[in-house]
Amino acid sequence: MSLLLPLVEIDFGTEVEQHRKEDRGNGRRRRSICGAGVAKAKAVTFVTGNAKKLEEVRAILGASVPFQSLKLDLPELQGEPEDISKEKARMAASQVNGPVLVEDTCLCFNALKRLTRKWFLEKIGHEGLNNLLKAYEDKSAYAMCIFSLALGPGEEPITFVGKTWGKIVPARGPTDFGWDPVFQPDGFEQTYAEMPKSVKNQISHRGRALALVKEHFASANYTIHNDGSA
Ligand SMILES: O=c1nc[nH]c2c1ncn2[C@H]1C[C@H](O)[C@@H](COP(=O)(O)OP(=O)(O)OP(=O)(O)O)O1
Ligand SMILES: [Mg+2]
Repeated sequence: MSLLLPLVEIDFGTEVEQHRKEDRGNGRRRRSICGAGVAKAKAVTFVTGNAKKLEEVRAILGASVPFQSLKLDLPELQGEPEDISKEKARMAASQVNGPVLVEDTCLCFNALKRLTRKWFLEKIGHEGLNNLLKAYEDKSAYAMCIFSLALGPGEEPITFVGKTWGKIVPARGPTDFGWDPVFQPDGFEQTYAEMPKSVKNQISHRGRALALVKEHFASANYTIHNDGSA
């Protein structure tokens, strides 16, 4: 895999779902990547285990950044958000053996000193997130998304941060994506979950971070050649 200038031979808007399969045949561990179009993959691979994230990334990036997606559950690391995102990119780049884009998202509560930990939503749900702030007047929070681009294994990831400020409210709206029902962005009467996707994508932490990713790709003029190693 190599990255060359100037921009030629790029598959804009390629949205190839790759599924990495691991199986053990004859006692030997074998890895294969299958899926339509993989052989001519020439794009950055967006790695995530979250289908809703992928849906938004697709809608926001459109054809502006050539990417394909790979569903891979990377380990849930703990630590500072930027470090987590970079480490995810390093792990993804070595697994994909090519250029990758990953992101890590968190919801930070000001009253709790911007504490961010991964398991709150899963363990205590929307009501629990509200209860965490019961003792505090300050219900303000921000949603933060940190994308990391690693151009290949061993390459230092570049990060792109997007933040959207708002407050934590009792859940309103569809419950199909994380903490969307309890986050009401500043300047809006609706929670993320209640607003049309197109509005969320315009103002969201993810939309803001991806605007920086788009700018980066526009100015970097990458051409991504795949030598078949991925
Ligand atoms: O826009 C969002 N609106 C509401 N909730 C969201 C959003 N974006 C992420 N989330 C949730 C998913 C997970 O509970 C946590 C972030 O964890 P995070 O590790 O970044 O996501 P994940 O494990 O689902 O996917 P990935 O494979 O990309 O790591 O916040
Ligand atoms: Mg994760």
